[in-house]
Amino acid sequence: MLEARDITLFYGGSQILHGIDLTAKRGQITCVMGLNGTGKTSLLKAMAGRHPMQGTVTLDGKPLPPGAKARAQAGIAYVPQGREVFPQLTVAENLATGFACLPRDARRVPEEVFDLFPVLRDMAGRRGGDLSGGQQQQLAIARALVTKPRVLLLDEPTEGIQPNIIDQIGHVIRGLRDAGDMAIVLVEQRFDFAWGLADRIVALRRGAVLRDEARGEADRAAILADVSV
Ligand SMILES: Nc1ncnc2c1ncn2[C@@H]1O[C@H](COP(=O)(O)OP(=O)(O)OP(=O)(O)O)[C@@H](O)[C@H]1O
Repeated sequence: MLEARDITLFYGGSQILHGIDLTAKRGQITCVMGLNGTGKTSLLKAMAGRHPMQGTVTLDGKPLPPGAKARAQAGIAYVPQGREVFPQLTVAENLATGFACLPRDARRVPEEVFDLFPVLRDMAGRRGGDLSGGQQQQLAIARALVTKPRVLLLDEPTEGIQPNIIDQIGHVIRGLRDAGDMAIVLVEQRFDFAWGLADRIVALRRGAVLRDEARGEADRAAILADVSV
């Protein structure tokens, strides 16, 4: 279980996150929702060790060290908004960039990752920049999975992706949840996609938690109103 407590984050003099608490359980998808600019990406970056923060993040009760590499080594994987695929590197080389936090003898792509995204096996020698947006998103998720993480942080995986690939990505995320090995935190603007996947919903407003509810007990219309313009 990932537990973030009292997360506070500044960009220069601007306070963006105001004491956020978030719990993400293994075998569940915790969806973080909210209006543009409310701090969803900042929260993921704080938990991934990508930006200095105040507060604590623990995994199964153990405090996580600061810094992206240390968090990755501790089992936190992060799929950034916009995918950040290297366009000049091949698919195989892009996947290999995910190995940086692993010891040398563990640096291989698990077959299960290719089984989840067979298109990447077929396109291993193609450049990242030649892939469609949907294929790049699959590559970005696959790159995060090469470390066999215990927590997967996903930032808007459906952004700019065509509907049939969105369904595939939803299927993969659901499958990872059902496998039960990892806690998944999903930031998502596409309400129906998020609602369909979520076990728990955390709605943010102006960098603070407005709601934190199990999906089964949540009021869909009220949450939709809270997270829509
Ligand atoms: N590097 C940065 N420097 C200064 N301000 C930033 C930086 N990154 C984000 N911000 C500001 O912090 C606030 C929160 O941004 P953040 O990207 O975390 O929100 P978000 O909820 O993920 O938004 P979106 O849905 O548009 O991705 C916004 O006002 C944004 O303009």
